[in-house]
Amino acid sequence: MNRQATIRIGTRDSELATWQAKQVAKELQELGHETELVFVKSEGDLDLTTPLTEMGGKGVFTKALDDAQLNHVIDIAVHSFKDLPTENPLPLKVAAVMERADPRDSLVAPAGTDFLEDTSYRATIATSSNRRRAQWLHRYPHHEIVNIRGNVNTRLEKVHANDWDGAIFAAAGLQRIDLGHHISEYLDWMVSAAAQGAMAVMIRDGDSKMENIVSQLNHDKTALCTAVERDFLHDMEAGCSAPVGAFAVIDDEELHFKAVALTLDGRKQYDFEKRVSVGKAGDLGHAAAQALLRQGAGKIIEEMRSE
Ligand SMILES: NCc1[nH]cc(CCC(=O)O)c1CC(=O)O
Repeated sequence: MNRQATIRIGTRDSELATWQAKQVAKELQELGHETELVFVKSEGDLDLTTPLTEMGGKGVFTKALDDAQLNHVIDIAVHSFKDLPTENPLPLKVAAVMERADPRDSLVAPAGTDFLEDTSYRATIATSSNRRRAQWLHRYPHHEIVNIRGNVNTRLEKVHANDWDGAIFAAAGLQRIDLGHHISEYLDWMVSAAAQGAMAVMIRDGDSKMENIVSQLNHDKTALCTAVERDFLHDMEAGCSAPVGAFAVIDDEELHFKAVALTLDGRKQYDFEKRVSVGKAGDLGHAAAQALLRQGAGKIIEEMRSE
């Protein structure tokens, strides 16, 4: 019998990205395939001084992997789904969304979280995400936000080396690489980024062989929830750097969707929340964006563009 060609899995080389790619490799191996990891460096990993919001935003973490895939250096690519732009002009597509891990944001506060109760204390919190900045300032207007760049490990080192009061991380990112014990508090009140905690596996358009294989890894509920979240993000014309959050979860046969859009300073917040039966959830992301845009949330996007 013909030996199947080894599936070359492209990934960024951070510890988190490597963990995620190994997880996909493991599931492919369980289906009987041989796999090989190919490490590709991204602009977003190499330049750690420019704030992400100034790096042209879209695709700073994905471009190098896209190129490797288009050039047939790799067969499939594993991405954190939240890092993928909602519009993709390239002949590449998501063939599987893996089951979501913990979707929450979390606070790492090396000296503890007592300061959160003290309304006269001007705490300093590190994050380079406008979504996290705006939601934090909405809740703690007397705090100051500072930028922090780097992969999860680098940011964790920085928060221990600086005298900031805390830094915000995706819980899944810390947990996946066994750093979950650094989490001081889960930020259940914060609406996470569209597709946070989910991984996407990309194939080349028309590669039906990879599509047949990879689509077996798709987790239907995660795929539906992240599709609703990304429809919302897309229709807000917001991009990954906008102060916009979106989170959907299915329990029983209902999909529960929450979305927020804020001004950068967190003063104004637009909210959307709705439960619908799973069968009727297809349009919910679009409907939520329409509702918030009708309330005037489009001003936020204008503000982003002029920054
Ligand atoms: N923005 C970078 C990024 N992309 C995905 C994750 C974590 C894993 C995930 O959310 O799926 C992170 C780190 C973070 O936000 O703290």
